[in-house]
Amino acid sequence: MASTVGKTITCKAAIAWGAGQELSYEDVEVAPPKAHEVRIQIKHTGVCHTDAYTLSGKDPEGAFPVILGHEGAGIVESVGEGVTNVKPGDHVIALYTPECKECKFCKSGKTNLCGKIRATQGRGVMPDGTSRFRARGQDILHFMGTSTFSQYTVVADISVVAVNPEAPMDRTCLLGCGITTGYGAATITANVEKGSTVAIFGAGCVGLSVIQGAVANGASKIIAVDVNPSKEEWSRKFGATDFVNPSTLPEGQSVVDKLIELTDGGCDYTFDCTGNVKVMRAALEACHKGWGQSIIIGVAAAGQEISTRPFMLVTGRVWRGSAFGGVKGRSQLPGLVEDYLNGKIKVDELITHRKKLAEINNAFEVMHQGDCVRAVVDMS
Ligand SMILES: NC(=O)C1=CN([C@@H]2O[C@H](COP(=O)(O)OP(=O)(O)OC[C@H]3O[C@@H](n4cnc5c(N)ncnc54)[C@H](OP(=O)(O)O)[C@@H]3O)[C@@H](O)[C@H]2O)C=CC1
Ligand SMILES: N[C@@H](CCC(=O)N[C@@H](CSC=O)C(=O)NCC(=O)O)C(=O)O
Ligand SMILES: [Zn+2]
Ligand SMILES: [Zn+2]
Repeated sequence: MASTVGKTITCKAAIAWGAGQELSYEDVEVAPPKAHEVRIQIKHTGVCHTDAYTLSGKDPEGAFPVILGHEGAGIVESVGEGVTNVKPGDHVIALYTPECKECKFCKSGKTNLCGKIRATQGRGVMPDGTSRFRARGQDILHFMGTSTFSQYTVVADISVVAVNPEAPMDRTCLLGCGITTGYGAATITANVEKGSTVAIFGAGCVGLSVIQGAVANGASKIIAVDVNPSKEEWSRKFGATDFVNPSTLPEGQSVVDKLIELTDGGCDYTFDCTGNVKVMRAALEACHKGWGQSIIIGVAAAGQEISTRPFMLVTGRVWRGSAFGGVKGRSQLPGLVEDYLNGKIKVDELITHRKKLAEINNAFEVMHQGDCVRAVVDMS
């Protein structure tokens, strides 16, 4: 086959031309990578609720036309000048949380957020301020620095990590967001201590992965909270010891009351995996006085705000947040792939649906049905 290196590649992508519209399966031209950029042939991608959130128009950073997708695995096709961390042929996972290892954030030792390209990433362009995608004669924006809903994508070199080529990409793509986010939130952001009591609000891909992390860290009581009764079986399969459905509690008993009752005064750790600001408040208020920590993972729509009585914080509860589970992608994601291969992290079990790229709108539809945990899209 003729080499594509240095040439524009025309391939298929799912383009979001406007908020609230279906994605359009069509040709896109993908320019070669410039200096410190990497062109990846995406093999598989997950569809995350954050893609749906941006497509809905509720994301203040959302801009169109754009190629969404941020949960992807693929093979490096070519690299631009100065790229040393990956090479053509490497099996990689795209990182929407990059890691430059040089900026104030990366060097702080306090966060996995990286400041190097956040501004351009948020505007949907590459670090030089331009796009590598064109369709219908116009530039198409990038998304979260990854745009995995294209058969080929271009990312910054700090937004990609090589992983064990033995790992199946139709599964490890999910380590690009949902699973890593939940597992890392429990094991890194909160670093749940052995014997802790933990409540997880929202037992989707993220919440179930928080449960996995709580199990790995030796939590003694793991309470899943979800309005969908079918999530009880899911939660218990991943290691939850208890399940609470807020909509079936006796009249007069709130979910906060129930969790306080189950944990002798409140949870050591709670996690919001719903994106609902009312749930975030309940998660905070279900924490134990004096030390309980509540970690916000869910993404809330533009204009939404959280609130509680300041007294809740004065009396020692802590409100925190977690992006990509606090995981530093280039340093730590290859290890999580190994943990998956060694059976320490469940990935396959979270895949409920498989779709072709041309069927991606159906993947978005099923995502809103209660029986979908994750849909994986085959990009071939
Ligand atoms: N911070 C980060 O880095 C990341 C954040 N996210 C965000 O995390 C959130 C969770 O993602 P994901 O797991 O994929 O989402 P899912 O929709 O699969 O899971 C959420 C679960 O919460 C349930 N739920 C909805 N409302 C309530 C409620 N009031 N009380 C309890 N449970 C409720 C849903 O039930 P039902 O199905 O019936 O609606 C569903 O089972 C999203 O907001 C997503 O955008 C995702 C990845 C990374
Ligand atoms: N653009 C949104 C915020 C969206 C958001 O919070 N993204 C998460 C990842 S969600 C993945 O599925 C994140 O990592 N945030 C950190 C960041 O720097 O974006 C908005 O403006 O509200
Ligand atoms: Zn995501
Ligand atoms: Zn950095």
